Amino acid sequence: MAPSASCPLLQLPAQSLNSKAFLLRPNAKIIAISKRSNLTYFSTSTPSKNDISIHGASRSRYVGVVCSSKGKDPEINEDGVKRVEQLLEERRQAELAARIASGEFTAEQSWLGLLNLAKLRGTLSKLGFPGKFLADAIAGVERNLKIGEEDELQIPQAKGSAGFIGSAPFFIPLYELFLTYGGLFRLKFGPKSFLIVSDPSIAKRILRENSKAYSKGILAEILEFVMGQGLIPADGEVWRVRRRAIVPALHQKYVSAMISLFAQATERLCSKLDAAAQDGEDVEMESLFSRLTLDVIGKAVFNYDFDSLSNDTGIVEAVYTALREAELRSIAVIPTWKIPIWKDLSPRQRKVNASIKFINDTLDSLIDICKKMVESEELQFHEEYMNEQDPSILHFLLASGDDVSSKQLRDDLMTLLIAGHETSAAVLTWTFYLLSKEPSVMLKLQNEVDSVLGDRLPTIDDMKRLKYTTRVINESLRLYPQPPVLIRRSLENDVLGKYPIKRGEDIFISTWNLHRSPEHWVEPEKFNPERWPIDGHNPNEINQNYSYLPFGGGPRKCVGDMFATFETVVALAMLVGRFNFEMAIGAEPVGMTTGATIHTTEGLKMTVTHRIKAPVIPSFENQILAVNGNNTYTNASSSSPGISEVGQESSQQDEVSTACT
Ligand code: HEM
Repeated sequence: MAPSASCPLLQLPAQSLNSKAFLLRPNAKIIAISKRSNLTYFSTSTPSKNDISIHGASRSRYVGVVCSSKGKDPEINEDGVKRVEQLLEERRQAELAARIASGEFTAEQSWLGLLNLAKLRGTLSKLGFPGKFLADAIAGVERNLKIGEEDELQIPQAKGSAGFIGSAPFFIPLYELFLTYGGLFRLKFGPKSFLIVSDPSIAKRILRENSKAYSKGILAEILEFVMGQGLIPADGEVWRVRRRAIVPALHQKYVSAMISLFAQATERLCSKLDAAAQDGEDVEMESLFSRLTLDVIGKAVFNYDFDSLSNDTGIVEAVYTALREAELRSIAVIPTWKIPIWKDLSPRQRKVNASIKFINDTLDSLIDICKKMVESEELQFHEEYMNEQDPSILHFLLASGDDVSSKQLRDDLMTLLIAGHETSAAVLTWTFYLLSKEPSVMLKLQNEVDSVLGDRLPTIDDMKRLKYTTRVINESLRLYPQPPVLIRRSLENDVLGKYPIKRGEDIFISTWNLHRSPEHWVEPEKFNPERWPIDGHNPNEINQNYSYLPFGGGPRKCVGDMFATFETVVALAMLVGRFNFEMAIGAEPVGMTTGATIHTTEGLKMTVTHRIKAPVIPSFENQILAVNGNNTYTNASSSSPGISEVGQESSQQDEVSTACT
């Protein structure tokens, strides 16, 4: 998901950040530090275009303009200094627009209330601000003017500070504040404010009971460049129509067929780990999980084999560039990518644009190939339709006669790709981290895998037998929810708990806080899969009354919940069945950082050894029917049980109907 790709630090006013580290080339010297703007400009005698780099939106959230002072560069020309000035001016404009949009100027309501916004727009326009900036900036002012009235005083209020944004990921201080201020509080950063929700009944109100009164807010703004009007950022009618088209594609037969795909992809990873174990080399598991889940989702969504475990160029690089950009934008202080000229000048933006174009072209050709396949089929479309050669979601959508523009279809595919990639990778990463700290849980898990699977590959029937494995995933998702915060904006006035709130509030529902609340969990910090009864229902937001919502809830609940649960269960079972995993000796302590999901700061370096038992040589016979020219898989488990029997209390049917009412 990305967050759902999402970090609420977006649009915090620049002045609330502290600047203390910059990427500085040798010999560069500081010519100006603007405390007000928190921008630091480093000097150059004769800069070249290659020497200029803007470091905004970095993980460490520092902003700086760096120019080299090394002698003459072959690329330097007479216009060099002029270009620097132009860039700095653009920068200044962007910064000011962002500060206006962030509501910085709403702090002094007394004078701002007197402002004529139309006049302000006219004046700024004369000063050369582009129209799009103005629209955003004025909208920001308007939004902030509407907030901050009498109801605001009633909601407990916390004040953010530079220290608050220090080095810990943002959801950690939010947890501390939750323990102090309770399940609903307002977090103020200067004039900007956010409502932080950590109370299950309020989360339920927003996500389910009154979901129509809330939109995706800033999340939609961040993700627009890569997901367009895809399901995650879309709101209103577009979302309703696309959800109705996409949910049926993830039917029971499809998800069952995916088990073989999960196993095949995990087997490729096992081969890599075999080699590492043999050579005694440590492995960085986070990036391997990212590749595993990219391979899975490419095949599952549009029948494309990224083969990213062995291939790192071309389309794989383009996808990673787009993903990284989405994450960088989600934590950006200043939206530099909104500056029209910046798109053409900044090497990063040029690379992003080229990558998006490359991905779009690839998707277009995959859509074409699939269309031809569908046209040549003797099609009998029905509810559980699935093409054996190409069971992908794209094939289902085209076969269903879905009347959709190719741009919308691309947005949908891209959204599914991103939503289903980083989330599952993060779940696997943190599960292995947690297991490395609890050897007794690992032992119990391996015992279950040995007795259920032995040396064979998992099938759909095993999903209901791998009970403890599923509980390990459930518990990992409790401690490390992906994403740790869900973002919404109120579209109308509402009442949350006992507090009235106004239209236009930016809201963060902290799943991290909900999942670790001392009010709802015994020993909330403990990794304890046993807290979930082994023969009980699979825990979800409904049976846990919104104190546990790993896949969200209400009409916008994740469409890939079962897919993801089975994917992670299959990968976990196969890996721990074959290997032992320990933290690598001398590895950095594992820290957290946020993008769309929770990442490690330095990767997850582990030592992998073969378990002392005969190595598993899996046989795909009878499980993967055909690997034809397209390398596609189907599941032979024709007598699969209903997925709902697997203990997954499916809420998808429920969500489809809720979503479409
Ligand atoms: C363990 C892996 C996953 C986790 C933890 C996860 C989590 C979530 C969460 C929490 C949401 C709700 C976001 C919100 O309310 O703002 C969501 C939405 C979504 N997820 Fe997942 N997800 C996972 C895997 C997947 C996969 C594999 C797919 C696709 C095959 C997928 C597709 C989506 C889509 C399309 C949405 C948006 C639904 C809508 O707004 O109608 N997710 N996911």
